[in-house]
Amino acid sequence: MSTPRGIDLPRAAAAVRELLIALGEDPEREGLQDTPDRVARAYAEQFAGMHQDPAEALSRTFDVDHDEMVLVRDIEVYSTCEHHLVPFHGVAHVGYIPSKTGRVTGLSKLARLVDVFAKRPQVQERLTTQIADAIVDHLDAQGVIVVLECEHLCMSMRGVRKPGARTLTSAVRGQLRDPATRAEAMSLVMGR
Ligand SMILES: Nc1nc2c(ncn2[C@@H]2O[C@H](COP(=O)(O)OP(=O)(O)OP(=O)(O)O)[C@@H](O)[C@H]2O)c(=O)[nH]1
Ligand SMILES: [Zn+2]
Repeated sequence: MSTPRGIDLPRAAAAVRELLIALGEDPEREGLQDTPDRVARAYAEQFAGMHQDPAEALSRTFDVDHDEMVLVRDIEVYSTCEHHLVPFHGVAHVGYIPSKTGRVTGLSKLARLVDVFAKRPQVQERLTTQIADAIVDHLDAQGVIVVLECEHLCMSMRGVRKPGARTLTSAVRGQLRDPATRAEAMSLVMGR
């Protein structure tokens, strides 16, 4: 098995074993023997974005001479709430107005960028902001709009127990901050 970048798998596995003991479980029973190693590998995947560079996700650009909005809607997002370490999931809508030179990135790279930031311990507000700022910084975009709609399992399966409640967050940058343009972009993003 390859060692994921920046993650100490044996230490993570030892911590999971300790957690099982603290919860009153027997980590030696048959069903749990491989669990610490398995959870460590699963966490390495879940938090892989901590060791990835957003600039890399956006490094490939194309000169297509297009300087109007490009929008990818309904990008599936799985992230982890940093307060409870349980998932929040939903969709991201990412739109941008390319730089004046009309250089665009590959569409899949916007989804890769979402993953770089989603696969970290997060709050939804920061995740939304980081995606928008990276597009401004690395694509020199003239405008950006990012909207996330997520359900937080820490609100559904425990605590306040409100399954189905969805949290909307947005981040708008550059030309899209103008109120009329912003309203138009928001209606496109929300599919109305
Ligand atoms: N703003 C924000 N809050 C979040 C996010 N994810 C989880 N939370 C909230 O973080 C808060 C943590 O509150 P605490 O009172 O410290 O924790 P708690 O006692 O487990 O709270 P409850 O979830 O209400 O039981 C909760 O209100 C969560 O709903 C997020 O992405 N953004
Ligand atoms: Zn939470």
